[in-house]
Amino acid sequence: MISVDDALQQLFSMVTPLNHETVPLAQASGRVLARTVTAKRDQPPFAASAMDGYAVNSDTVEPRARFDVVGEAAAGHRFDGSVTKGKAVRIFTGAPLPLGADRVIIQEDVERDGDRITVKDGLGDSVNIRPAGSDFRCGDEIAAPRLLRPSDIALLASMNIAEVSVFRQPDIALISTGDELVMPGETPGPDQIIASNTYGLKAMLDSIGAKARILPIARDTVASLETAFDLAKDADLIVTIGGASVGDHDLVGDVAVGLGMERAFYKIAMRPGKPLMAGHMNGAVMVGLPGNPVSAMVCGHVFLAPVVRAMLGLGRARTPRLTAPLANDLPPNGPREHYMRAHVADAGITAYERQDSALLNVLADANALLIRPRGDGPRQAGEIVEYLPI
Ligand SMILES: Nc1nc2c(c(=O)[nH]1)N[C@H]1C(S)=C(S)[C@@H](COP(=O)(O)OP(=O)(O)OC[C@H]3O[C@@H](n4cnc5c(N)ncnc54)[C@H](O)[C@@H]3O)O[C@H]1N2
Ligand code: MOO
Repeated sequence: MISVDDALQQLFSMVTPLNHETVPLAQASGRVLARTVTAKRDQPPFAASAMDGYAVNSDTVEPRARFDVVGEAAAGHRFDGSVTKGKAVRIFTGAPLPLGADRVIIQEDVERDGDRITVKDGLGDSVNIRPAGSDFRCGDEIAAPRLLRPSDIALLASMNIAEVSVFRQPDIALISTGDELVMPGETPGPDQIIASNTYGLKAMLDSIGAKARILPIARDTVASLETAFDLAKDADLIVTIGGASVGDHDLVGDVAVGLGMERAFYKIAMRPGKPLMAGHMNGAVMVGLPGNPVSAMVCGHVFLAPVVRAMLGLGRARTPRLTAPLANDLPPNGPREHYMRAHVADAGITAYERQDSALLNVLADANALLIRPRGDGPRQAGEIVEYLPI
């Protein structure tokens, strides 16, 4: 059995970043920028008022100083003249600063009487001006690759970028396999359960930028599995769930190999997730996940998510790990790297009592996968351990 790290490196070696495509800015959130973008203008393009008040020349500003109000500057409408000694221009937030002015006195700091203002005592020293280019300058760059967040979209819009080049989203086909499965909403027979893994994985993979599609459930027959693989043939990544172990009805590996899959590995030293398989399959990458619901989701976090990020041009890195002190003692670990369902809080990290890989309720309660290295000895409360936030 190969290690989790070896399996992940092998998966990384099977994928390359996908092609680029151009999308309108309004559809770019959550996508990965593929080409560096350059600002097309300064922001603000002119020195602008940061407050509602009066634009003046600071040489003449002192408590009780008086000014004649000679005009107005509003956002989108500059004052065409200039501000001279003893004169002020009524100004609003975002308006271009008039020539000759270098300070805005906020309206709370003046008394106004007709077209005259008098500066109150206790004036602060803020000039209330946003210099031209103080946010960004023409030519400033947003470097690719970058996962675009809502704040990036706002910045790009401000730079007058209407469309961006992004990495194509990986098309991922998710295939549940098993005679016992029906889709959520269907009526299960007495020996049947509801397919959950494809739904959990689609939610996970879509949330990190993939486009996952749930294919019809494949039954435990060669013909049904072949049909499912045929439906998946245009995908970048084909993910099967279940039928990966050693039982008489575990046909996924054999059928995939029969259809041209070149197996890179099968079985890894991981708990849960032991019967994981992967290989190239007719231009796509095929990953066969174990059927136990928690095993499939844990393999999603540990393998599928980093592979998707690599396809999106974000580099080949395992999911970042955090550390926390153990809240309780732990017994020694076995020969497989163990991803224990756990909960992190201020007091430290606590592994759940029940670690059966069928228990989705425990997984849903967990906010961490506590990582026990292969052959790790017993650990005491207070020792620092690694975990994956989930
Ligand atoms: N003799 C051995 N038996 C098993 C071994 C072993 O080494 N020797 N390994 C165990 C481990 S570890 C795992 S993990 C499972 C994996 O088995 P399969 O990948 O073949 O999965 P299935 O048998 O098809 O299903 C297992 C379990 O999960 C349920 N399942 C499957 N697909 C779904 C789905 N899409 N949604 C919800 N639940 C699903 C299925 O009904 C079974 O209960 O093998 C152990 N056995
Ligand atoms: O490896 Mo299995 O995935 O332990 O449940």
